[in-house]
Amino acid sequence: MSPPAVIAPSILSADFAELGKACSDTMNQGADWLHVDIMDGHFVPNMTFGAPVVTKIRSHVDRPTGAYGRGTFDCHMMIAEPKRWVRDFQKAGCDLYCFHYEAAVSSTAADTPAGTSTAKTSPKELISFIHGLGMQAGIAIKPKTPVDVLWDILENPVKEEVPDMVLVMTVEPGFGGQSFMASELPKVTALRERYPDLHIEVDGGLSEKTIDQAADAGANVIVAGSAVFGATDPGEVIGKLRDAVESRRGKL
Ligand SMILES: O=C(CO)[C@H](O)[C@H](O)COP(=O)(O)O
Ligand SMILES: [Fe+2]
Repeated sequence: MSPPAVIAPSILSADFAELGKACSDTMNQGADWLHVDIMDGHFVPNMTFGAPVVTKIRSHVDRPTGAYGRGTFDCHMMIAEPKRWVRDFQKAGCDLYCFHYEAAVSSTAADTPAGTSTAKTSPKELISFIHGLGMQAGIAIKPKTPVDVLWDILENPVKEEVPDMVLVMTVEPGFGGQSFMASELPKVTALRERYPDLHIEVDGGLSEKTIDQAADAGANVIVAGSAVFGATDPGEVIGKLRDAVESRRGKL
């Protein structure tokens, strides 16, 4: 059976002037995790915020009691130098550090803010580094990246180098409120067929209209920004998204 449904509202669509309250409100409305979009203006053509803001909003949500628990801060790192910021985000209270495959393989970032190394960042090394700091590790792929790049990373017998979650982007990363790309779902199906226990997250354009397709493909971690924060009853939307995923568990 696939892992339980996890609904992770993306605070990208929240009112940034009231971010702490938005985080606690969405948890009270039934969210499981908070999806925290970090954008640097390089990897994607948009900017959000960094570790100091995460430190501040972290205090508005109780820490999870275990891996993947309620209140997990799922940090989606849309940044060009994913290795550089691991320590800062761990200190800020990130629980799941999800970096982009594309950024890791093209990055020359060092593991310190001084950034003196020119060595390429291998995804396996980065996953191990994240685990070493006590966080869960996620790896994300953009729409143009084939899922095949992940097989070698997921097949690895070295447990600390294997990600806990794969994020399949269902929009081009950078902005909330875009249209869902159903063309990305075969990646989810292929991942679920090979890895029944893996956390598979989808992000971008998820709503009551698109959730059935994503759940049928096997996604269990559902990010929703505009659909939750734009709703008159966010709790009802969160419940419907969860029901759609839970009703398929065991059938996949
Ligand atoms: O990573 C993201 C954008 O790059 C966001 O998490 C995502 O777009 C959520 O917003 P929405 O549900 O409105 O599409
Ligand atoms: Fe995201």
